[in-house]
Amino acid sequence: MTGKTLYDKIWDAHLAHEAEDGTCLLYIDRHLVHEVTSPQAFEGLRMAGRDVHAPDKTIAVPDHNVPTTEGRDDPKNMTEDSAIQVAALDKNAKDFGIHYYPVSDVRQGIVHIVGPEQGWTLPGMTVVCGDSHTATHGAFGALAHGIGTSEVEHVLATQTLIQKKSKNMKVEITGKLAPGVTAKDITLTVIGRTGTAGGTGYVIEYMGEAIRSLSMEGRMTVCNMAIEGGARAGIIAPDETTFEYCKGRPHAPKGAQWEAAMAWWKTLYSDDDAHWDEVITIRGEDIAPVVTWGTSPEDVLPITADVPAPENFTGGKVDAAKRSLDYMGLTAGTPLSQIEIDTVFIGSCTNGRIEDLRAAAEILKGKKIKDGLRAMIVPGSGLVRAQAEEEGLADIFKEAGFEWRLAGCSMCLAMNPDQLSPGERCAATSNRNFEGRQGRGGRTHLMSPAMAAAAAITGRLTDVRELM
Ligand SMILES: CC(C)[C@H](C(=O)O)[C@@H](O)C(=O)O
Ligand code: SF4
Repeated sequence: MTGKTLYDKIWDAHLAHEAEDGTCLLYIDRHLVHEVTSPQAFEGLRMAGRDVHAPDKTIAVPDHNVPTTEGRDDPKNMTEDSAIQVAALDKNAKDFGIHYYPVSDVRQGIVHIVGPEQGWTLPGMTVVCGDSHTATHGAFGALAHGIGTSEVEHVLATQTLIQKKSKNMKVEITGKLAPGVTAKDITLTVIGRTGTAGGTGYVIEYMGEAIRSLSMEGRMTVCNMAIEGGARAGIIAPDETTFEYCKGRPHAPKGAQWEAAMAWWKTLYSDDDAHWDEVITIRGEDIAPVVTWGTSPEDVLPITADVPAPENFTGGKVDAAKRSLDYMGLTAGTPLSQIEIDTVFIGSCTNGRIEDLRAAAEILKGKKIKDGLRAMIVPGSGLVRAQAEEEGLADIFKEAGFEWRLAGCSMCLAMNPDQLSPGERCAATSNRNFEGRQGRGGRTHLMSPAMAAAAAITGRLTDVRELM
């Protein structure tokens, strides 16, 4: 018998039923909920006269629609649609008795940052959320799936999810990262290699020395973007770094329960003789600080490269590249490091954690952002914000000329007041550069927090290594 992958192990431990056609019912340990994909699901429960099956395993927080400026609990500061969604979550959380972090709570923030921070996300769990970036939680060695609204209703009602087993892909990042290269560069480089469809049908396990050396924050950044590579989930085996992060979190097990949990968590790794359907290996030393130039996360190149020419691609990608360059207002052959920007956004569930803010502060310390630039730092949670203030990072940002905001999804997507205007160009630490993602006509270049900080200083896409 061959061994099992980490994905196989968690899958087997949660399998409640398997039908003849391979359709399975998985038990769900944690259900995270935000205001965008839950209103209809709760409405469905109401209409059917059902309760939430496991309210103690269901955690809700508003994040996508909330403004990130003071006075945001006043519905007048939101669009009507946003105010309706946030009010619905307030009411649903109360009516159904689930855990809730309203905007007035210091623990409020982006759902994928709040879950781990509060110890809701733990190794070996199945975690779902009506949000594609649920993949983030895989960093803990949890099986974390983004689901749709009808599935949200199904999980609320039954605490199970209907799934088919995915295939296993191993992405190994060997060796060490060079200075200036971060988790964001790893995850973008992987997508550059596999393409946005390369992970389709797979759960990706990230491994190798370079992954092992990452903090939990970095591992979350890597797994967060598994979905942008098309994968059903991303996962990293838990180790001492994971256990250390989890220990003492408000909802992590304590005492004898901690010991019992550790006994299971220590079995959570892929066996040496496990079967992999696909293996990708990248040398950590070969990864450079990267930026995206187009309108797909796979449109990624080292900052030292030039804007590519459509003719350099093949098949459908030729037209896609033409369209991307047109939308992005770029000309083939321009050095990426000469592209001027109008805005810098540091935040999101990809890069809105304390380590991300520390990395940005390291570059910004004692410096000023380029005149006329709009720049904002949006911590991923109220607790990240408080920690950054305590560490003096907020002062560095404010002195440099950044706006220091309240927690939320903010300029990662145009569902709240933080948006780009048509034609505005942004250095962003988020995960999607689709057309209109940050506002109609807005142009997004994805990169790491250190790279975004460097761009803020020079006013153009910049190789962070020049400022180190
Ligand atoms: C609004 C939500 C459903 C969406 C997602 O699923 O990812 C959002 O978080 C995003 O990043 O585009
Ligand atoms: S920060 Fe961006 S990617 Fe993350 S959940 Fe919010 S909108 Fe989605």
